[in-house]
Amino acid sequence: MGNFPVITVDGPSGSGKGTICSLLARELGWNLLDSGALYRLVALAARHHGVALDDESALVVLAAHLDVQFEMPANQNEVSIILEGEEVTNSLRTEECGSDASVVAALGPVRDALLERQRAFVSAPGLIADGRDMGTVVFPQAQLKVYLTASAEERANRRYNQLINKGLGASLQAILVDIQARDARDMNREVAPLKPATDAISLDTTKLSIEAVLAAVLDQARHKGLR
Ligand SMILES: Nc1ncnc2c1ncn2[C@@H]1O[C@H](COP(=O)(O)OP(=O)(O)OP(=O)(O)O)[C@@H](O)[C@H]1O
Ligand SMILES: Nc1ccn([C@H]2C[C@H](O)[C@@H](COP(=O)(O)O)O2)c(=O)n1
Repeated sequence: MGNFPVITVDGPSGSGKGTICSLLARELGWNLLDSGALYRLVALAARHHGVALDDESALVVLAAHLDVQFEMPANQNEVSIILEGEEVTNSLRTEECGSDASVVAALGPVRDALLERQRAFVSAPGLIADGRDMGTVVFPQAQLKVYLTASAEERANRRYNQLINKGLGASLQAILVDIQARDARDMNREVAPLKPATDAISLDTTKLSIEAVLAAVLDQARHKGLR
């Protein structure tokens, strides 16, 4: 893992990991790993190549040879993701892609194929790692481990508002059902299930604002001498 510090942020879909990790990375000036994007990329590459989501050996080949670039276009503050030469930033964020990612992520050999790629993100001055198994499997030596939760209803509401604000149609009930199915798959799989590391700090964000969650995590970082 090198000698650079790592802060891991794990939790279920919609708990606020991506939001908090981006803010933390900006506040601390550290690098960011969105590990969910890697699983989403494998799922998208499978669709592009007509590979079934249960074809383990073909999925492992896709995961091991992902041809992806993360680019930061001038005058923009969001990373563009290019898969096999095609801009896929928006397709990656769909609910369908998230659900497919959760299916391929249950396969141990696919997870193994992505392990070193994730660890290679550690670089100066430090890394904020967003995912499901960052604190338990990928970075067990991380200096600070955070586990974010929120009720499924609150997470569904957040996702619903996010889609409506983007001008996209959405059904709150369908989102809640999808979130519950994703939780069950991510928490109950045999390999690297979603759970807090034994040394993680858990934060229930159901009734906390984004600012309050960020302040609580920064407080922990300060406590550990990371800022
Ligand atoms: N504490 C909070 N209070 C209210 N809204 C929040 C809070 N945290 C995040 N949100 C909003 O909830 C939505 C989902 O957040 P985010 O994408 O960060 O979740 P996530 O855990 O990364 O989900 P996923 O794992 O599916 O990518 C966003 O619209 C975000 O602005
Ligand atoms: N470290 C990770 C990150 C993600 N996954 C799987 C499980 C999620 O449902 C799916 C999409 O993740 P998201 O982009 O919504 O954070 O990918 C995982 O198993 N391990």
